[in-house]
Amino acid sequence: MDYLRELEGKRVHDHLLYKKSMMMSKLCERRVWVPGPIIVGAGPSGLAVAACLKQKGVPSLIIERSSCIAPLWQFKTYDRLRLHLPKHFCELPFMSFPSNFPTYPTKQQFVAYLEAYAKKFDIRPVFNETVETAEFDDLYGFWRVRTRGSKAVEGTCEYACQWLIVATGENAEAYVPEFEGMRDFVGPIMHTSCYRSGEPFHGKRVLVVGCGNSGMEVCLDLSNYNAQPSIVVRDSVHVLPQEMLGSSTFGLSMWLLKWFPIRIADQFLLLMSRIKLGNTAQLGLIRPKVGPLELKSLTGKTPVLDVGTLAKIKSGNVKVCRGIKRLTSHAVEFVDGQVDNFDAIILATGYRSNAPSWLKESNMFSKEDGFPRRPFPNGWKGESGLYAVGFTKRGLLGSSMDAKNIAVDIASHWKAEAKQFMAFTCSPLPHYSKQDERDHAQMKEEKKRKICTTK
Ligand SMILES: Cc1cc2nc3c(=O)[nH]c(=O)nc-3n(C[C@H](O)[C@H](O)[C@H](O)COP(=O)(O)OP(=O)(O)OC[C@H]3O[C@@H](n4cnc5c(N)ncnc54)[C@H](O)[C@@H]3O)c2cc1C
Ligand SMILES: NC(=O)C1=CN([C@@H]2O[C@H](COP(=O)(O)OP(=O)(O)OC[C@H]3O[C@@H](n4cnc5c(N)ncnc54)[C@H](OP(=O)(O)O)[C@@H]3O)[C@@H](O)[C@H]2O)C=CC1
Ligand SMILES: O=C(O)C(=O)Cc1c[nH]c2ccccc12
Repeated sequence: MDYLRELEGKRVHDHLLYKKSMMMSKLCERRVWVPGPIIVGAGPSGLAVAACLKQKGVPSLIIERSSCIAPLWQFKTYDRLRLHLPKHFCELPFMSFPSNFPTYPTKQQFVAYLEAYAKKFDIRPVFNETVETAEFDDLYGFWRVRTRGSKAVEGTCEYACQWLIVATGENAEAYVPEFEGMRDFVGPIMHTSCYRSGEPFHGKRVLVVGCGNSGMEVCLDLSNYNAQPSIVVRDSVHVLPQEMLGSSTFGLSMWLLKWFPIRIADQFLLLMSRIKLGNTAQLGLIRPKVGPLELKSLTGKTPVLDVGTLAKIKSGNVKVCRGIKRLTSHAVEFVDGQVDNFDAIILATGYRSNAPSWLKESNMFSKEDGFPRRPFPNGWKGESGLYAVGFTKRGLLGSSMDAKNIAVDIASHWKAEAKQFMAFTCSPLPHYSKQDERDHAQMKEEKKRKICTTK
């Protein structure tokens, strides 16, 4: 923790220095000095880390661009969504799901759980503020986090803090690929984050692009609403049954990985899948050469856990297509030369991290994919008090692991720092008065004197 040692000398002056730099910049309308970490994002990861910190006596502040906690779950997911892993693999630290919840809770139940979680740990995020930039001020040794109000809250704000926790998630922005002729297509084109149910698509020919868990489930939903869905499988995909041998495939995988090498575990899963689902390649769903768990661990690509789509493909209710070549006004041409007419297109093409767009740092986070460069389980910690929670490609379980690690790490510095830190903290910072200006002048004099004596 070299940076902490470096800070010791500066800390006493931080408050004044911070004000000074603010006077110079005049960039923001409000300024707030936050004791403890700032957490960007109030999804499950942000809530988990705030709770873990609280348990260790460390206060924190969550900044969330939306108007509520877990907006991904509340606003950007389809109605029929349920957790696809059993609930005990999805619980956040220190709070189990209610025993009356089913094994695979609905999204409404999951949101209710998260709301109860925030209430239990008295987590009250700042809503409707989007973090536009966050950068470490080398000179003064703290993070500057600039936000812009969205909707209800107007204006800008600059927060300053010693620790910054990135909790903006793997799914921060919908990924919308470009296809030739996309503008010519006359029907609606929407991302799955805007899809709620198949109801408006009754009787319509709908092309679903992408065969991850979202694409597969949206096809099932469309079919249940008597639409005619087709799914684009441009490459290969592992489809596994959600349960096998009376247990969840995920639980069984975890157990297998404890006792066997990953390739043996994969062989077992593939054998059981073959028995339960048959040869998926015959349906156009060719399996990757690498097994599902090894692929997940190498690339983060989640296998599809089948909740009924495969039966719809077998019965011909869902059609499988190859990659898209181009779009025309009413049709799609595929790479194998097939051309079909469609009324609507749903892009189940996944998401991207948005960290590179606002985090002015490139050591910890890759500019290319917006994920921490260090592989799991070591991606949670960077330099200068920077942390990441929820970028493990291991779902909510991964978020909980990160959250616990971060809280232990920050708490180990917090006690030593807190007294000194709090003494010079005021939140929010007042606007600059005559006294501030006198402080500023005095500080400048002191600095000059110091420079003279060291010379
Ligand atoms: C449809 C779907 C189903 C899933 N189901 C499961 C499952 O069953 N089990 C499982 O383990 N995992 C599942 N996952 C994966 C993962 O666990 C979830 O995506 C989970 O929501 C991740 O939590 P998070 O807090 O890391 O990210 P998010 O829930 O995305 O939260 C990030 C928050 O950051 C905010 N934010 C982003 N940028 C900014 C900014 N610049 N300023 C301020 N705020 C910002 C966002 O508004 C958001 O609220 C699922 C994912 C999806 C998409
Ligand atoms: N019930 C649940 O709990 C659910 C969980 N989830 C989770 O949410 C996360 C996101 O899932 P999802 O939204 O499915 O996204 P994914 O990133 O998992 O899948 C995206 C899919 O889109 C395909 N794709 C991307 N670009 C193109 C293109 N240009 N042309 C054709 N296909 C393309 C990808 O193909 P390729 O593989 O070739 O790149 C892939 O099949 C995952 O972790 C998933 O497990 C999602 C839904 C339900
Ligand atoms: O990434 C996801 O979507 C998850 O839900 C968590 C997850 C981690 N490893 C897996 C292996 C199989 C299925 C889901 C997961």
